[in-house]
Amino acid sequence: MSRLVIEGGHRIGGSFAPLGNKNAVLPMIAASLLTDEPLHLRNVPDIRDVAVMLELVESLGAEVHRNKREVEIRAAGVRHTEVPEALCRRVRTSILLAGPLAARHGEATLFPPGGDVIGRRRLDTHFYGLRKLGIEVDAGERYRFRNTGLRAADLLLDEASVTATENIVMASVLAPGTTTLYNAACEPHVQDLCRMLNKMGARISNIGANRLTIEGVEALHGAEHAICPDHIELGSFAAAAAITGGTLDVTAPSDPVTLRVIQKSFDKLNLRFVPQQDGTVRVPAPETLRVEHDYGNAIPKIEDGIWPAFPSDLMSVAIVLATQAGGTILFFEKLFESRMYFIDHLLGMGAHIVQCDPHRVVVTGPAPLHGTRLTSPDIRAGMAMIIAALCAQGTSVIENAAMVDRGYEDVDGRLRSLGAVIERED
Ligand SMILES: CC(=O)N[C@H]1[C@@H](OP(=O)(O)OP(=O)(O)OC[C@H]2O[C@@H](n3ccc(=O)[nH]c3=O)[C@H](O)[C@@H]2O)O[C@H](CO)[C@@H](O)[C@@H]1O
Ligand SMILES: C=C(OP(=O)(O)O)C(=O)O
Repeated sequence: MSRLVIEGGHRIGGSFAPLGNKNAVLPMIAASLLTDEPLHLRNVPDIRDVAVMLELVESLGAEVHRNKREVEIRAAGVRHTEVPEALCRRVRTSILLAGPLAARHGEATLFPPGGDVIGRRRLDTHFYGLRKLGIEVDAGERYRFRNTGLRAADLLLDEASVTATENIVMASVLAPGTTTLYNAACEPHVQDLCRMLNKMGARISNIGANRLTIEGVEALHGAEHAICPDHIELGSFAAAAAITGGTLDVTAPSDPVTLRVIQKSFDKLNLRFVPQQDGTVRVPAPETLRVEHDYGNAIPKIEDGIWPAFPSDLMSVAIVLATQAGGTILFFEKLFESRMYFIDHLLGMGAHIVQCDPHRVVVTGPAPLHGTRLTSPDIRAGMAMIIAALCAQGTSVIENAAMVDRGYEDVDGRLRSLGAVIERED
């Protein structure tokens, strides 16, 4: 198991390009099963979850060719519809094979998916949507999906689940008639998947809204698509720079709307994205990180939610940032019940945080952090710990670096090129 050894106190700064969005590329790999023709993906990050998803489609008979950040998948040879249990359990997005396999190949057998352990991860919304589209679901120890005659439907999701929306959309693109999906998730990665499906011949309208309309088509064809930049990676590296007093120049940043969504909450800690004339975005070294109080000097709050609220996947990073910002701020994690528990590690480093309940913490800064031994429980807490270690006094060791590798390509190499003193030990 590899670990990261980080000497704190070095400034992170320079030119940085976020790679392709993890949570966009993973469903796109599942979508490759919707056609016999090649799907050519560009800007594919070299992360562990991508490797597992590619292994998953290969295990079903798809051909995969990879050349650095370019991947071509041809699913003409798909013969199996039972997905290997061990691979299913390694990633959350294994469940996204259900929609495409059942819609195009008639059936699918899967096992419970893996993914971050950050609270309950429901599948009820997936099952509801697939059933409404004519896919029978038998969910016991293994999950069996059987296409009993795909048909369009009028759906109202009980929650705007990201992966459920993706699964349902991928099945509905081949369902004859018009499907309406109310309360759909509309995160940037959901939008990017829909755009790519349209390039493959799907007819999805209202992309970006929470009511999608899908006109079913008989067949999809091959396409080429460049994955959108990962806004979670961008936010994470911006926080690493700001907390260490460095300036980051972000080339190939996320689109302006996505940046605005993140900015709304980062504003509260005085971290700014400044668009430049050449299309890049500068994250200037803040004079000081400080909490911007609400009207009347009231304590402000950063809360996550469904898009366009602040992304849950940036909450851990924002909490670390707040430990170094002057003032007091409340964090309200509304989506997951267990994401906040990693703060015990920050307390061990000297942070001033009060955990009110599983969903809320109050952070008062700045509190000097000191290096220590940490273990990464999930992708984003792992990245948050790296950021804490970068600004801490002394050396930190972060065990279970593989967790971070699920979502960030070569995190140590890329931070080192920006000035970090960080080594990997196997
Ligand atoms: C592979 C992938 O894309 N993973 C992302 C996806 O996971 P995933 O698709 O698993 O997450 P969901 O959107 O299904 O749900 C996340 C959590 O939010 C709760 N919930 C969701 C919607 C809602 O309206 N109300 C509500 O309470 C759910 O009960 C659950 O606890 O979305 C999450 C939320 O953005 C991200 O953290 C994950 O990184
Ligand atoms: C929670 C995440 O991923 P997953 O849903 O794949 O576990 C994440 O990307 O932070």
